[in-house]
Amino acid sequence: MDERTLEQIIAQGTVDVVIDDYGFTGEGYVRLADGWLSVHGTLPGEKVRVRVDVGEEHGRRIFGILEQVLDASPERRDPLCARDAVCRGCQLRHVTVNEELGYHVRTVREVIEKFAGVPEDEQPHCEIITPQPIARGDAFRIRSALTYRRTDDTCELGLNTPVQEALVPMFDCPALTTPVRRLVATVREAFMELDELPWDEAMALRARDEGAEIAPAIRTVSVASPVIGRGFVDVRLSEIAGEDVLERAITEGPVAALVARLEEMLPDEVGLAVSVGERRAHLSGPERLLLPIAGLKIEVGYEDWFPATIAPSDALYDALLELLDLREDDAFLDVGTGIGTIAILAAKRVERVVGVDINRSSVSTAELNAVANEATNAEFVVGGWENALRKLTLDGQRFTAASINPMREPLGKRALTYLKALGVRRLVYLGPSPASAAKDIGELRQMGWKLDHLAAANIHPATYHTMLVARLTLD
Ligand SMILES: C[S@@+](CC[C@H](N)C(=O)[O-])C[C@H]1O[C@@H](n2cnc3c(N)ncnc32)[C@H](O)[C@@H]1O
Repeated sequence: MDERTLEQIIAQGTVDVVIDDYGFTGEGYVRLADGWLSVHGTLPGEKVRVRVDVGEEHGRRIFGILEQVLDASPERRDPLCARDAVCRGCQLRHVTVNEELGYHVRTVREVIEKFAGVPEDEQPHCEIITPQPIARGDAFRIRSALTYRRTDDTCELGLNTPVQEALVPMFDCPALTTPVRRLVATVREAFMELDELPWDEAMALRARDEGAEIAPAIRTVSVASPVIGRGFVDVRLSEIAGEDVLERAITEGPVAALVARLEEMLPDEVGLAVSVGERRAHLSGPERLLLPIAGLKIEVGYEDWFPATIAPSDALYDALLELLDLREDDAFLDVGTGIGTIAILAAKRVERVVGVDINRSSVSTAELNAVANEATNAEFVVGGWENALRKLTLDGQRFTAASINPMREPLGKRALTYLKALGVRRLVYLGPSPASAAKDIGELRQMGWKLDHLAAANIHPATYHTMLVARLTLD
């Protein structure tokens, strides 16, 4: 706690403060008399010098920029990254692994108290799920989306940061695995060799404001590669260049020159596509990417969600199976099945499985993956949470155990009500947004479900992202 007001702090320009605690995105913060000062890259208990005159303001919270650590926490470590101070893509790279794991456990415990209504002293023990062993400096990410920006005579590809104007280059990013770093480097080289650079989105917006004709412009380049020589490159165009932008981009002009160069440079087993919104032109290489997930043969298409890390996700799947404790006579429901990984893992242990997902393309992928992995007792249903679960209920289907793995939104009370009607009595919730997951868990508790196990999965090491894992049972 600092007795000064926001106004007094801002007037000083640079201030020395002692950090109170972590905020929601891994930043440190100090409580002020009438607001908060948040500072990325700081740890609780540290005395730091902070520039506040350049910071962003969000209501009564201001973000300052760390100038100097005056009194370091014993949990501070070398981030092993030259750009950590400006990038902020990894919010916890500067802390010890133990501190990082403690951060995730605290996040889970706090949201369960706040949103699920279970006081911390009444919660089950919260375990940590993480790849073993893990050390600071390990790289895990197998995919990255690079923002494209053009200047007069050159271009940048990298990550937007809150701290500096320039994009942070990713070809040597320590969070990315070697295969994906290599692919990023190849993409960058292809851009650098062009005689004429493609437009970026800012150029297209300027042309639109001036009433000029808009050329195809690149927004981002998405790159994924689980092993060297295999991967995806997806050049994503700005939607403001009109209906026919995809056709124009791949037949003429600088984007066409870029993809021609990429076709020459990319290894044979790297797929290349150009896309805009939901539309995509696949140009070369495979249309599906084989991922070594959970000991299965899992293939994904460009449209599918797939894990950004392998070893941490494998640790999560192992823990999930242990928590589910599946039996041969179980009927299992996989809610948010995506590419079908959990459904297929469960299918090998139970009588039958149904996977549910709103993404039609992922459900097709899940069906192919089930065949490739001989999961003949798994079937899949396309639909939103509520509709799909209602349909299964009306069909008279019955299950004994389930998993729920949504994106960042909660399922909500109406969808969750169907679980009981479907006969489910054992449930594991994997929540990539801890607060949303805790809201759903609060709803389930109101319906009589008991929270009997909690865990925090560290599936994006060195970042603030926590996967909340909870097991619930119904008598
Ligand atoms: C985190 S991914 C699931 C990952 C999958 N369980 C796995 O282990 O690979 C979340 C899934 O929820 C699906 N989803 C998002 N909103 C949905 C909704 N309203 N109804 C049904 N599925 C939805 C997405 O299509 C996505 O496949």
